[in-house]
Amino acid sequence: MVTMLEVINRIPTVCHDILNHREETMTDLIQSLPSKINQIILVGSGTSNTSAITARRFIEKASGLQTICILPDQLLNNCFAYNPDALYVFTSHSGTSTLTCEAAKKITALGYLTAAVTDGKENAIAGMVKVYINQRNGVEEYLMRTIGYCSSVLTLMMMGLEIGKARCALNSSQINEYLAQAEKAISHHPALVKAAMDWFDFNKEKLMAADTFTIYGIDSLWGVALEEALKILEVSKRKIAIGYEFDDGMHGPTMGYTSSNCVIVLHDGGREDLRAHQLVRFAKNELGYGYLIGENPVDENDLAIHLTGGEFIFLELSPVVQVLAYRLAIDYGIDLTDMSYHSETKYFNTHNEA
Ligand SMILES: N[C@@H]1[C@@H](O)[C@H](O)[C@@H](COP(=O)(O)O)O[C@@H]1O
Repeated sequence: MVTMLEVINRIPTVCHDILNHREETMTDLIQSLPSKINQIILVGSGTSNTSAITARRFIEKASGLQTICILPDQLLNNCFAYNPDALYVFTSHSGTSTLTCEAAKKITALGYLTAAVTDGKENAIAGMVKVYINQRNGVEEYLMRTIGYCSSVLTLMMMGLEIGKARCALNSSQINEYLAQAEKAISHHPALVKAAMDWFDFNKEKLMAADTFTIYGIDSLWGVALEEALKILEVSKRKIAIGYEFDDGMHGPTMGYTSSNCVIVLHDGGREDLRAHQLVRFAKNELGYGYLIGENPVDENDLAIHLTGGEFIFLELSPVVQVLAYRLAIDYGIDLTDMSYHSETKYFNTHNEA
Protein backbone atom coordinates (compact mmCIF):
# COMPACT_ATOMS: atom_id res chain seq x y z
CA MET A 1 0.00 0.00 0.00
CA VAL A 2 1.20 3.53 -0.73
CA THR A 3 2.38 5.61 2.21
CA MET A 4 0.41 8.58 3.45
CA LEU A 5 3.28 10.76 2.25
CA GLU A 6 2.77 9.44 -1.27
CA VAL A 7 -0.93 10.26 -0.93
CA ILE A 8 -0.09 13.82 0.20
CA ASN A 9 2.23 14.12 -2.82
CA ARG A 10 -0.73 13.46 -5.16
CA ILE A 11 -2.56 16.60 -3.99
CA PRO A 12 -1.20 18.92 -6.76
CA THR A 13 -2.37 16.55 -9.52
CA VAL A 14 -5.88 16.38 -8.06
CA CYS A 15 -5.96 20.16 -7.62
CA HIS A 16 -4.93 20.80 -11.24
CA ASP A 17 -7.69 18.48 -12.39
CA ILE A 18 -10.26 20.39 -10.30
CA LEU A 19 -9.12 23.73 -11.75
CA ASN A 20 -9.12 22.42 -15.30
CA HIS A 21 -12.66 21.04 -15.02
CA ARG A 22 -14.17 23.87 -12.96
CA GLU A 23 -16.58 25.14 -15.61
CA GLU A 24 -17.81 21.67 -16.55
CA THR A 25 -18.16 20.75 -12.84
CA MET A 26 -20.30 23.81 -12.09
CA THR A 27 -22.47 23.87 -15.26
CA ASP A 28 -25.54 22.29 -13.67
CA LEU A 29 -25.29 24.49 -10.61
CA ILE A 30 -24.97 27.70 -12.61
CA GLN A 31 -27.94 26.72 -14.79
CA SER A 32 -30.04 26.07 -11.67
CA LEU A 33 -29.11 29.30 -9.91
CA PRO A 34 -32.12 31.63 -9.51
CA SER A 35 -31.49 35.38 -9.66
CA LYS A 36 -33.12 35.85 -6.23
CA ILE A 37 -30.45 33.78 -4.43
CA ASN A 38 -29.18 35.75 -1.43
CA GLN A 39 -27.12 33.36 0.72
CA ILE A 40 -24.95 30.23 0.56
CA ILE A 41 -25.11 27.72 3.41
CA LEU A 42 -22.34 25.12 3.68
CA VAL A 43 -23.13 21.89 5.54
CA GLY A 44 -20.85 18.94 6.37
CA SER A 45 -19.23 16.88 9.12
CA GLY A 46 -15.59 16.27 10.06
CA THR A 47 -13.22 17.17 7.25
CA SER A 48 -16.20 18.13 5.11
CA ASN A 49 -16.94 20.81 7.73
CA THR A 50 -13.35 22.04 8.16
CA SER A 51 -13.05 22.31 4.37
CA ALA A 52 -16.21 24.46 4.32
CA ILE A 53 -14.81 26.69 7.08
CA THR A 54 -11.60 27.07 5.03
CA ALA A 55 -13.43 27.89 1.78
CA ARG A 56 -16.15 30.14 3.28
CA ARG A 57 -14.22 33.41 3.06
CA PHE A 58 -13.41 33.04 -0.63
CA ILE A 59 -16.89 31.83 -1.57
CA GLU A 60 -18.39 34.94 0.01
CA LYS A 61 -15.74 37.25 -1.48
CA ALA A 62 -16.00 35.81 -4.99
CA SER A 63 -19.76 35.25 -5.18
CA GLY A 64 -20.80 38.44 -3.39
CA LEU A 65 -23.27 36.33 -1.38
CA GLN A 66 -23.25 35.99 2.40
CA THR A 67 -21.88 32.52 3.13
CA ILE A 68 -22.17 30.59 6.39
CA CYS A 69 -21.13 27.15 7.66
CA ILE A 70 -23.29 24.91 9.80
CA LEU A 71 -23.02 21.33 11.06
CA PRO A 72 -25.80 19.00 9.86
CA ASP A 73 -27.09 18.19 13.35
CA GLN A 74 -27.43 21.91 14.04
CA LEU A 75 -29.23 22.51 10.76
CA LEU A 76 -31.61 19.60 11.37
CA ASN A 77 -32.33 19.95 15.06
CA ASN A 78 -31.21 23.34 16.29
CA CYS A 79 -32.47 25.62 13.51
CA PHE A 80 -36.07 26.73 13.15
CA ALA A 81 -36.14 29.14 10.21
CA TYR A 82 -34.76 28.13 6.82
CA ASN A 83 -33.94 30.67 4.14
CA PRO A 84 -35.96 29.76 1.00
CA ASP A 85 -33.63 31.88 -1.18
CA ALA A 86 -30.37 30.27 -0.08
CA LEU A 87 -28.23 27.75 -1.92
CA TYR A 88 -27.60 24.84 0.47
CA VAL A 89 -24.35 22.99 -0.28
CA PHE A 90 -23.86 19.61 1.40
CA THR A 91 -20.27 18.33 1.34
CA SER A 92 -19.68 14.63 1.96
CA HIS A 93 -16.64 12.92 0.55
CA SER A 94 -18.23 9.47 0.83
CA GLY A 95 -21.76 10.75 0.25
CA THR A 96 -23.00 8.61 3.15
CA SER A 97 -22.62 10.74 6.30
CA THR A 98 -25.93 10.02 8.01
CA LEU A 99 -26.92 13.48 9.23
CA THR A 100 -25.56 15.32 6.18
CA CYS A 101 -27.77 13.05 4.05
CA GLU A 102 -30.79 13.63 6.32
CA ALA A 103 -30.27 17.38 6.17
CA ALA A 104 -29.92 17.26 2.37
CA LYS A 105 -33.17 15.32 2.06
CA LYS A 106 -35.01 17.70 4.40
CA ILE A 107 -33.98 20.88 2.58
CA THR A 108 -34.59 19.36 -0.86
CA ALA A 109 -38.09 18.30 0.30
CA LEU A 110 -38.75 21.92 1.33
CA GLY A 111 -38.19 22.80 -2.33
CA TYR A 112 -35.07 24.94 -1.78
CA LEU A 113 -31.98 24.80 -3.99
CA THR A 114 -29.60 22.06 -2.82
CA ALA A 115 -26.25 20.82 -4.13
CA ALA A 116 -23.89 18.06 -3.00
CA VAL A 117 -20.11 18.17 -3.26
CA THR A 118 -19.08 14.51 -3.30
CA ASP A 119 -16.68 12.18 -5.02
CA GLY A 120 -18.86 10.47 -7.61
CA LYS A 121 -22.39 10.72 -9.00
CA GLU A 122 -23.13 7.22 -7.72
CA ASN A 123 -22.65 8.42 -4.13
CA ALA A 124 -25.95 8.31 -2.23
CA ILE A 125 -26.07 12.03 -1.42
CA ALA A 126 -25.97 12.95 -5.12
CA GLY A 127 -29.47 11.49 -5.44
CA MET A 128 -30.79 13.53 -2.51
CA VAL A 129 -30.13 17.01 -3.91
CA LYS A 130 -30.97 19.03 -6.98
CA VAL A 131 -27.39 19.51 -8.21
CA TYR A 132 -24.40 17.16 -8.10
CA ILE A 133 -20.93 18.73 -7.87
CA ASN A 134 -18.05 16.38 -8.63
CA GLN A 135 -15.23 16.69 -6.09
CA ARG A 136 -12.85 14.86 -8.49
CA ASN A 137 -10.87 13.35 -5.61
CA GLY A 138 -10.29 9.83 -6.91
CA VAL A 139 -9.25 6.88 -4.78
CA GLU A 140 -7.80 7.83 -1.40
CA GLU A 141 -6.22 4.93 0.43
CA TYR A 142 -6.44 6.29 3.98
CA LEU A 143 -9.65 7.19 5.83
CA MET A 144 -7.79 10.12 7.37
CA ARG A 145 -8.35 12.38 4.38
CA THR A 146 -5.54 14.60 3.15
CA ILE A 147 -6.37 14.77 -0.57
CA GLY A 148 -10.06 14.83 0.38
CA TYR A 149 -9.64 17.95 2.49
CA CYS A 150 -7.84 19.81 -0.30
CA SER A 151 -10.17 18.62 -3.05
CA SER A 152 -13.29 19.67 -1.16
CA VAL A 153 -11.85 23.10 -0.23
CA LEU A 154 -10.77 23.77 -3.81
CA THR A 155 -14.05 22.51 -5.29
CA LEU A 156 -16.03 24.76 -2.93
CA MET A 157 -13.79 27.70 -3.84
CA MET A 158 -14.27 27.05 -7.56
CA MET A 159 -18.01 26.98 -6.88
CA GLY A 160 -17.69 30.47 -5.37
CA LEU A 161 -15.67 31.64 -8.37
CA GLU A 162 -18.16 30.32 -10.93
CA ILE A 163 -21.13 31.77 -9.00
CA GLY A 164 -19.30 35.11 -8.87
CA LYS A 165 -18.71 34.91 -12.61
CA ALA A 166 -22.35 34.05 -13.34
CA ARG A 167 -23.62 36.90 -11.14
CA CYS A 168 -21.07 39.34 -12.65
CA ALA A 169 -19.66 39.89 -9.17
CA LEU A 170 -16.20 39.25 -10.63
CA ASN A 171 -14.66 40.60 -13.82
CA SER A 172 -12.38 38.56 -16.05
CA SER A 173 -9.17 40.08 -14.70
CA GLN A 174 -10.20 39.25 -11.12
CA ILE A 175 -11.01 35.68 -12.20
CA ASN A 176 -7.63 35.34 -13.93
CA GLU A 177 -5.87 36.73 -10.87
CA TYR A 178 -7.58 34.19 -8.58
CA LEU A 179 -6.77 31.33 -10.94
CA ALA A 180 -3.13 32.45 -11.07
CA GLN A 181 -3.03 32.47 -7.26
CA ALA A 182 -4.42 28.92 -7.21
CA GLU A 183 -1.78 27.79 -9.73
CA LYS A 184 0.99 29.35 -7.65
CA ALA A 185 -0.22 27.63 -4.48
CA ILE A 186 -0.44 24.27 -6.25
CA SER A 187 3.03 24.55 -7.75
CA HIS A 188 4.47 25.52 -4.36
CA HIS A 189 3.08 22.34 -2.74
CA PRO A 190 5.91 19.85 -3.52
CA ALA A 191 8.61 22.18 -2.13
CA LEU A 192 6.56 22.67 1.03
CA VAL A 193 6.20 18.94 1.64
CA LYS A 194 9.98 18.69 1.46
CA ALA A 195 10.45 21.77 3.67
CA ALA A 196 8.07 20.26 6.24
CA MET A 197 10.05 17.00 6.29
CA ASP A 198 13.29 18.96 6.89
CA TRP A 199 11.62 21.13 9.55
CA PHE A 200 10.41 18.01 11.35
CA ASP A 201 13.90 16.48 11.29
CA PHE A 202 15.38 19.72 12.65
CA ASN A 203 12.89 19.88 15.55
CA LYS A 204 12.17 16.16 15.87
CA GLU A 205 13.22 15.63 19.47
CA LYS A 206 10.93 18.32 20.80
CA LEU A 207 8.01 17.63 18.46
CA MET A 208 8.01 13.94 19.38
CA ALA A 209 8.07 14.81 23.10
CA ALA A 210 5.15 17.29 23.10
CA ASP A 211 1.96 15.76 24.54
CA THR A 212 -0.52 18.16 23.00
CA PHE A 213 -0.63 20.54 20.05
CA THR A 214 -2.63 23.74 19.72
CA ILE A 215 -2.84 25.03 16.16
CA TYR A 216 -3.79 28.67 15.50
CA GLY A 217 -5.04 30.16 12.23
CA ILE A 218 -6.59 33.44 11.15
CA ASP A 219 -9.35 33.93 8.54
CA SER A 220 -9.37 30.92 6.16
CA LEU A 221 -6.44 29.49 8.14
CA TRP A 222 -8.87 28.84 11.01
CA GLY A 223 -10.26 26.04 8.84
CA VAL A 224 -6.72 24.78 8.22
CA ALA A 225 -6.03 24.87 11.98
CA LEU A 226 -9.19 22.89 12.76
CA GLU A 227 -8.49 20.35 10.02
CA GLU A 228 -4.84 19.85 10.84
CA ALA A 229 -5.51 19.48 14.57
CA LEU A 230 -7.95 16.73 13.61
CA LYS A 231 -5.25 15.22 11.39
CA ILE A 232 -2.63 15.21 14.18
CA LEU A 233 -5.13 13.45 16.43
CA GLU A 234 -6.40 10.83 13.98
CA VAL A 235 -3.07 10.15 12.25
CA SER A 236 -0.59 10.22 15.15
CA LYS A 237 -3.03 8.22 17.34
CA ARG A 238 -1.19 9.35 20.47
CA LYS A 239 -1.21 13.16 20.51
CA ILE A 240 -4.18 15.35 21.41
CA ALA A 241 -4.54 18.42 19.20
CA ILE A 242 -6.92 21.38 19.12
CA GLY A 243 -7.43 23.99 16.43
CA TYR A 244 -8.29 27.60 17.28
CA GLU A 245 -9.27 30.72 15.43
CA PHE A 246 -6.30 32.99 16.07
CA ASP A 247 -7.91 35.61 18.32
CA ASP A 248 -10.32 33.23 20.03
CA GLY A 249 -7.45 30.95 20.99
CA MET A 250 -5.83 33.80 22.92
CA HIS A 251 -8.97 34.22 25.05
CA GLY A 252 -8.32 31.73 27.78
CA PRO A 253 -6.74 28.52 26.51
CA THR A 254 -3.29 30.06 26.97
CA MET A 255 -3.94 30.23 30.73
CA GLY A 256 -4.12 26.45 30.84
CA TYR A 257 -1.08 25.50 28.78
CA THR A 258 1.61 23.41 30.42
CA SER A 259 5.22 22.80 29.44
CA SER A 260 4.11 19.75 27.43
CA ASN A 261 1.89 21.82 25.11
CA CYS A 262 3.19 22.75 21.68
CA VAL A 263 1.77 25.93 20.13
CA ILE A 264 1.87 26.23 16.34
CA VAL A 265 0.77 29.45 14.65
CA LEU A 266 -0.05 29.28 10.95
CA HIS A 267 0.80 32.82 9.95
CA ASP A 268 -0.09 34.72 6.81
CA GLY A 269 2.10 37.72 7.74
CA GLY A 270 -0.92 40.01 7.68
CA ARG A 271 -2.81 42.14 10.16
CA GLU A 272 -2.00 40.02 13.24
CA ASP A 273 1.76 39.99 12.69
CA LEU A 274 2.51 41.58 16.07
CA ARG A 275 0.25 39.32 18.11
CA ALA A 276 1.37 36.22 16.17
CA HIS A 277 4.91 36.99 17.28
CA GLN A 278 3.74 37.71 20.84
CA LEU A 279 1.92 34.37 21.03
CA VAL A 280 4.83 32.38 19.56
CA ARG A 281 7.34 34.10 21.86
CA PHE A 282 5.11 33.39 24.86
CA ALA A 283 5.05 29.71 23.86
CA LYS A 284 8.78 29.51 23.14
CA ASN A 285 9.80 31.25 26.38
CA GLU A 286 7.18 30.09 28.88
CA LEU A 287 6.33 26.61 27.58
CA GLY A 288 9.38 25.63 25.58
CA TYR A 289 7.35 24.68 22.53
CA GLY A 290 6.30 27.37 20.09
CA TYR A 291 6.57 27.42 16.31
CA LEU A 292 5.53 29.88 13.65
CA ILE A 293 4.85 28.40 10.24
CA GLY A 294 4.56 30.88 7.40
CA GLU A 295 5.59 34.50 6.95
CA ASN A 296 7.99 36.43 9.25
CA PRO A 297 9.50 33.68 11.43
CA VAL A 298 10.71 34.46 14.95
CA ASP A 299 13.79 32.18 14.99
CA GLU A 300 15.55 29.33 13.16
CA ASN A 301 13.25 26.69 14.66
CA ASP A 302 10.25 28.13 12.81
CA LEU A 303 9.36 27.16 9.28
CA ALA A 304 9.68 30.25 7.09
CA ILE A 305 7.39 30.15 4.08
CA HIS A 306 7.01 32.96 1.60
CA LEU A 307 3.35 32.45 0.75
CA THR A 308 2.49 32.98 -2.90
CA GLY A 309 -1.04 31.57 -3.09
CA GLY A 310 -3.13 34.64 -2.18
CA GLU A 311 -6.60 33.34 -1.35
CA PHE A 312 -5.36 29.75 -1.76
CA ILE A 313 -2.73 29.66 1.02
CA PHE A 314 -4.53 26.68 2.59
CA LEU A 315 -2.64 24.67 -0.06
CA GLU A 316 0.67 26.00 1.23
CA LEU A 317 0.09 25.60 4.98
CA SER A 318 -2.00 22.42 5.20
CA PRO A 319 0.75 20.12 3.78
CA VAL A 320 3.14 21.19 6.55
CA VAL A 321 0.82 20.01 9.32
CA GLN A 322 -0.23 16.93 7.32
CA VAL A 323 3.46 16.00 7.18
CA LEU A 324 3.81 16.74 10.90
CA ALA A 325 0.91 14.38 11.67
CA TYR A 326 2.41 11.72 9.39
CA ARG A 327 5.88 11.97 10.94
CA LEU A 328 4.51 11.94 14.51
CA ALA A 329 2.95 8.59 13.61
CA ILE A 330 5.58 6.81 11.57
CA ASP A 331 8.62 7.99 13.54
CA TYR A 332 6.95 6.43 16.59
CA GLY A 333 6.31 3.19 14.72
CA ILE A 334 2.55 3.54 14.15
CA ASP A 335 1.43 1.39 11.20
CA LEU A 336 -1.05 3.61 9.36
CA THR A 337 -2.24 0.70 7.22
CA ASP A 338 -3.49 -1.12 10.33
CA MET A 339 -7.21 -0.35 10.33
CA SER A 340 -7.80 -2.18 13.64
CA TYR A 341 -7.26 1.22 15.25
CA HIS A 342 -10.67 2.06 13.81
CA SER A 343 -12.67 -0.33 16.00
CA GLU A 344 -15.29 2.34 16.75
CA THR A 345 -17.72 0.87 14.23
CA LYS A 346 -18.40 -1.99 16.65
CA TYR A 347 -19.99 0.67 18.87
CA PHE A 348 -21.32 3.45 16.67
CA ASN A 349 -21.51 4.56 13.09
CA THR A 350 -21.73 8.04 11.65
CA HIS A 351 -22.24 6.90 8.06
CA ASN A 352 -25.01 4.96 6.33
CA GLU A 353 -24.27 1.64 4.66
CA ALA A 354 -22.77 2.45 1.25
N1 LIG B 1 -13.52 10.20 10.34
C1 LIG B 1 -14.33 10.66 9.23
C2 LIG B 1 -13.91 12.07 8.83
O1 LIG B 1 -12.58 12.03 8.38
C3 LIG B 1 -14.81 12.56 7.72
O2 LIG B 1 -14.40 13.83 7.37
C4 LIG B 1 -16.25 12.60 8.21
C5 LIG B 1 -17.22 13.07 7.13
O3 LIG B 1 -17.25 12.14 6.10
P1 LIG B 1 -17.84 12.47 4.69
O4 LIG B 1 -17.04 13.58 4.14
O5 LIG B 1 -17.71 11.20 3.91
O6 LIG B 1 -19.27 12.88 4.90
O7 LIG B 1 -16.61 11.31 8.61
C6 LIG B 1 -15.81 10.65 9.57
O8 LIG B 1 -16.06 11.21 10.81
